[in-house]
Amino acid sequence: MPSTTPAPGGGTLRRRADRWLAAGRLLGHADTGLVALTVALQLGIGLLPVAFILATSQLVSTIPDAMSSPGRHGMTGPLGVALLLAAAAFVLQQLLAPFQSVLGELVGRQVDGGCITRLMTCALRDLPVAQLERQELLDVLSDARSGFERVVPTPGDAAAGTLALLARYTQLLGASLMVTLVLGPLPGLLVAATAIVIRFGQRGSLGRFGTARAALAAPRRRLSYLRRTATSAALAKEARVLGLVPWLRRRHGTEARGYLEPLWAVRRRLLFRPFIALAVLGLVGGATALTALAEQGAHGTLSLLQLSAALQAVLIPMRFGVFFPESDMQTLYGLAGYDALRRLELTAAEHGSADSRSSSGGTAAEHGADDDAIEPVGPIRFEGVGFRYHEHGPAVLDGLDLELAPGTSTAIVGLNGAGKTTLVKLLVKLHEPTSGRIIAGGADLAGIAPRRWHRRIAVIFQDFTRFHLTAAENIGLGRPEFLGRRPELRAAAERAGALEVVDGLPHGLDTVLSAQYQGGTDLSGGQWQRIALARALLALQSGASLLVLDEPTAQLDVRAEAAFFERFLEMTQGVTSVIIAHRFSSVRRADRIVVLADGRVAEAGTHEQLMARDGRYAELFRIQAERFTHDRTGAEPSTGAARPSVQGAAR
Ligand SMILES: Nc1ncnc2c1ncn2[C@@H]1O[C@H](COP(=O)(O)OP(=O)(O)OP(=O)(O)O)[C@@H](O)[C@H]1O
Repeated sequence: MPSTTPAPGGGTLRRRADRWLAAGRLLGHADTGLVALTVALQLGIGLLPVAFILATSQLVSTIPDAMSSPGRHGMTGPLGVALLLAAAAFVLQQLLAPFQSVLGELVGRQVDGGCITRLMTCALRDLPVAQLERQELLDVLSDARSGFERVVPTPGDAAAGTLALLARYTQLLGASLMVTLVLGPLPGLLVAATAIVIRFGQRGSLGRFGTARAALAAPRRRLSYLRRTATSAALAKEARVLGLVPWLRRRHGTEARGYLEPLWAVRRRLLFRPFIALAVLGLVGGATALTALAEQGAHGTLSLLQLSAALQAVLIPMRFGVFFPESDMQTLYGLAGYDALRRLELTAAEHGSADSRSSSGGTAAEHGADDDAIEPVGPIRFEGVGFRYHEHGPAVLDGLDLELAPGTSTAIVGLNGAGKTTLVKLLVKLHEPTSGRIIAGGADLAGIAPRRWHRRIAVIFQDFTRFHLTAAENIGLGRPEFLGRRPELRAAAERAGALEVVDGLPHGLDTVLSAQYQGGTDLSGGQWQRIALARALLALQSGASLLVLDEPTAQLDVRAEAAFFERFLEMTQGVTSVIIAHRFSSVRRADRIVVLADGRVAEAGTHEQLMARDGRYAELFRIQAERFTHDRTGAEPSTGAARPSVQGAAR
C-alpha cells in the first residue's frame, strides 16, 4: 500500500514540503492561540542570537574608541548601550528557552490527544475487522500504536519539533542578511546555500533511514511481541514449568539480529558516508566566506563592527551541519506514527462501513444515532451464504441456509473449525458474506449501518475482553449509557449468576478486576464468563433483542453449566438467541439445534427430532454422553471433557 504521508525527512523537495504540510495538518489538533504563541516564541528565539551578534559587534567596535579616550565613555555612551543590549538579548534567550520546551510539550500533547482519538475511532469503529486480520495492516496498527507511546517521539513531538525549526531558519535568515550587508550578496547567498544544502543532505539521509526502518515493521513487531511476551507476568507460570528461558533467550537473539542487522547496515550506508561528504561541504562553504571576510578585512574596507558581525554570522549557517536536538529526532520518528495513522484511515475509508463514512457525511438517522429507539431484529434468514477469509482461501461457509425465528433459541453445534464462530461474525456484521445474503427483518443486512445493527445485539465472544477496570464498568460497558446505573448493573449481574461473584469482591462493584492494580483482584475463567454474561444481559435489558453467545459456558463446570442453561432459557424467553456450544447436552433444550458441517447446515431440529433421525448429531451426542458417564464413574467430570472425544470420534 503506498504511504500517504511521506516518510519523515524525505530527500526530495516534494517530500520535504509534504512533511511540512503533514506537520501543519497535525497542528490543526492544537489550540490556535497556543500555536500562535509558540510561533511567536520561536521567531523571537530565532531573532535573539542575531540581535546578540549585532549588539556584541557594536560593543567590539566601540572598544578602540573607549581605549583611546578612557573616561569619556561611561555606561550611558554607545559602549554601555551595546553592553546592555547584548546582555538583554542573552538573558532573554535564557529566559525564553524553558518556554520553548514547555509550549512545545503542550502543543505536542494536544496534537497527540487528537491523533489518538482518531486512531481509536479508526481501529475500533471504522476499519473492517477483515482488514484488521491482515498481517500487513497489523504491522501498520502496531506502528501507529507505538507511535503514541511516548517511548519514541510522537506525531505531537513532530509538530512541535517542526515549529522549533522556525527559530533555526529565522537565525539563518538573519545571519545570511548580515553577511550580505557586510560582504555583499554573493557571500550571503553562499553561506545560506551551504547551510541549506548541508541540512537537506543530512535530513535526506535521515529520511531514507526512516523509510528503511519503516520497511522493517514485520521483524520489529515480531521482536517487540517476543520482548513483551517474554517479560510478561502471563508467561511466568508456563515459562517456569516448561523451562522456556534458554529457548526464549536464543529466539530473542535471532529475532533481534533479524531486525537490527539490516537496520545497522542501512545506517552505515545512509548516515556515515553522506555525513563525511556534507561536513567537507560545510567546511568549504564556511572557509570561502571566511576567506572573503579576511580579504576585505585586510584591505581595511570593513569597520570593526562589520568584521565582528560578519564573523559571528558566518558561524551560524555552519552550525546547520549538526543535529538539531529540539526537532530532528521528533520530526524523523514522530511522523512515522502519523503516517501509520493516515494509512489506517485511508484503508478504513476505502473498505470501511457506512459508520466510518458517517463521520464525513450522512444523517444520524441513516447511521443509527445512539439516542434513536432500538428496533427489534425481526426474523433473520441466511440465504445461500458463502464466506472465505481470503480471496483464494478455502470456503469456510458454502451455500449456508438458515432461519432464526424471532423469540426462539438456536444452538449451533459442530466440530472444531466447522465455521460456528465465523457464522456469528457474519451475523453480528463483523464480516460481510462473500456470496449469498443475510436478510434481517426483511432487509438485506449488507444495507444496514453496523452501528444501527450492533445496538440490537448483545454478544459474548469466545475471546471477550477482560477489561482491567471495575466490575461495574466491566458489566456497564454492555451499554455505556447505563454505566452509572447501579441497580441495573446489579440486576444484570444477578440474572447472569454473577452477583455472588460481585458481592464477594473486596469493594463490590467498585473492585478493579485485575490484580495488577492496588485493591484489584483476578477472577477465575468461569467467574469472568459470568461477568461477561452480565455485560451481555445489560444490553438485553436496555433494548437489544438478539443475543449471541459464542461458547458461553466453556469455562464453567458441568453443574454450573446446567444451571446456566436452565436460567438462560428462562431469562431469554421472547429473545432471539444464538448459542454456540461444544457440550451437546447443555443445549438440548434449545428450540432448535443446528449442526454445521462442510460449510453448511447438515442437520437441524429439536433434540428429540435429531435423535430420532439418528444422524450425525445423534452419533456425537451419544459419544459425549458415554464419555461423561465414564468420567463420572472413573473420575471427576472435567471441563470440556467431552470435546476431545467428539473430535476424536469424528476424525
Ligand atoms: N481470521 C481468520 N483468517 C483465516 N481463517 C480463519 C480465520 N478465523 C477462522 N478461520 C478459519 O475458518 C475456519 C472456521 O473457523 P471458526 O472459528 O469459525 O470455527 P469454529 O467452528 O467456531 O471452531 P471452534 O469450535 O474451534 O471454535 C477454520 O478453518 C479456521 O482456521
